[in-house]
Amino acid sequence: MGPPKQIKRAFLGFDLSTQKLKAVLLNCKMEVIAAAEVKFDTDLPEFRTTGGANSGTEKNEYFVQPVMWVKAMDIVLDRLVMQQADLSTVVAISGSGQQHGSVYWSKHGLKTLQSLNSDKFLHAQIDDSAFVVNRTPIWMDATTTKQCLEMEMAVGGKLKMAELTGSKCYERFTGPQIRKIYQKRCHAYDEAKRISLVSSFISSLFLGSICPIDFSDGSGMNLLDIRKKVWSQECLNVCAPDLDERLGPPISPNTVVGNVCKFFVKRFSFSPDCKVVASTGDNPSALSGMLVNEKWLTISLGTSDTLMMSLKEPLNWEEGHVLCHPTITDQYMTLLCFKNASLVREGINKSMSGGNWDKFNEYLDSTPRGNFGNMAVHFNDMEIIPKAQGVLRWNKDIKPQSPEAAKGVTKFSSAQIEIRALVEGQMLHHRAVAEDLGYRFGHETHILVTGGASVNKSILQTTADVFNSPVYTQDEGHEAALMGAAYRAAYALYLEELGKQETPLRYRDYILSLTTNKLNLVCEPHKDSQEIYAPMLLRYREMARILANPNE
Ligand SMILES: Nc1ncnc2c1ncn2[C@@H]1O[C@H](COP(=O)(O)OP(=O)(O)O)[C@@H](O)[C@H]1O
Ligand SMILES: O=C(CO)[C@@H](O)[C@H](O)COP(=O)(O)O
Repeated sequence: MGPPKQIKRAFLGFDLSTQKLKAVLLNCKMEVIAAAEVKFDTDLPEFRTTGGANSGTEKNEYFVQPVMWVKAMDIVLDRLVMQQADLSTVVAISGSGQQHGSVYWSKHGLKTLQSLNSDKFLHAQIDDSAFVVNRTPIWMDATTTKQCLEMEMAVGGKLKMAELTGSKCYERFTGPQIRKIYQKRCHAYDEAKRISLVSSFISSLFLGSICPIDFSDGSGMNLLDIRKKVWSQECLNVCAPDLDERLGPPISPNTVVGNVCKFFVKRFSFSPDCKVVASTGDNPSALSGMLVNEKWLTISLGTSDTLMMSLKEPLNWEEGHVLCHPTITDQYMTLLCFKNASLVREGINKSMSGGNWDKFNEYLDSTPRGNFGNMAVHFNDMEIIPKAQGVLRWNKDIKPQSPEAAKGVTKFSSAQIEIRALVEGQMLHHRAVAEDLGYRFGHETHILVTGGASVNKSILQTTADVFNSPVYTQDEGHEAALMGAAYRAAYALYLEELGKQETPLRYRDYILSLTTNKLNLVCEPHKDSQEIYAPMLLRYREMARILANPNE
């Protein structure tokens, strides 16, 4: 077999998500010509991550060592080269990064980034000394409640914060995380010359200098005025001193930020003309990769489960997030993120079906919808919405207001029932939260699913039933966040090459002019879905309320 066929111009996308770094190379028809990934837990065991993260000594503390991401970049590029991918044909690169995580560059790190030696690995140069914080907080961290309250209070309350930045303060958002570092490790903050998000960190590596933060991922910081698309001075002031210098001005996600630096030209044969495009957050990137219009509800079943929709005007939500749209830059998107997702499914799969997804599915499929009245809520980690922790199981006999309700039952009678209770409980949770914020679901709703668990048809069938809506997947075989990164690279280059005279095609029209978005209808809801799940939604709400109010 000869080397993979390449049509001259290729586009390279990366997704630096929670558990892996993935890369995809597309030809000019947006067809995949090479792909590679590096799984942190197994490919980089020296960093001792579980599910891509390290847990700290503080309750709800999660971090990673940023050098792990640098090392993963060395390996993923080598893996592409080992597939004989011709990187000299790449004309544009962009990335997708897990949202909210932050990287704190030292003076030495900035200097190193600008003078990379192509004879050495990246991680041999951008090592621990490049960062002033070597246990860098990621999105799973929830240790900043104090900083959230301080920031909200200083701007005039939760609602004011939400109106300005698209979200009330959430523990994992970068602003409260930066404030915690400023308060607890003031030397590190003083020495941090620049602060990147995970997304802008990827583009910075390729640029060989700091790439600005794009305003779509920047909307996940509680620092950006989402209407004006500039940092809110009010939020910066209440977060940490001289923060604007460390962040640099935000840019459109469609920006070509420069050419790839010499290191990549010499070491991997990239063309010196190859463009680096701003990277964005993995959820905005997934929306970019889904190529559907605003009528679709999109769901990512990655480490976190997320629900996303495009939005013409920003909403004033008390919970959930409104972000600047990644591709239609005068519009917005909604985002709901659920933390107890794949890792909880994985845990139950391990304990109930020996870690075998086929067996997990066999068990799930062998139980009826509604699970004989057995339900479970699994918030192993502090959930984001509602803010609640614990596990609660109810059988059909438990009455919501009864003394048994808070305790529930300790376990169910079979692995089959446990598994259905978990998956139904997760989907009921997602639907209830979305409905409480005003979403409406039914046959007219179409759901497009991506992310690691989207290969699981039994989970998708439960999703279709609980949401009472048909569920589709894309034909790609690669996740939307990753594809979205390469698509955005292609679109930003198209805008740049078109120049200012002509009216450009919109992102979706442009990408669909190169490729088709083949969607597969995977599951339709059963006819009795509404009848079964409407009463379960009411019971679920009470279970979640109990977990959110443990002292009542
Ligand atoms: N067949 C499957 N059924 C259910 N879940 C799966 C299956 N295969 C993979 N997953 C889940 O996908 C998750 C990883 O999803 P992915 O989107 O790659 O994560 P991330 O982008 O957050 O790193 C894993 O935690 C795993 O539990
Ligand atoms: O915190 C959020 C979104 O607000 C998470 O969705 C992260 O962006 C991580 O994404 P995955 O690795 O689960 O895709």
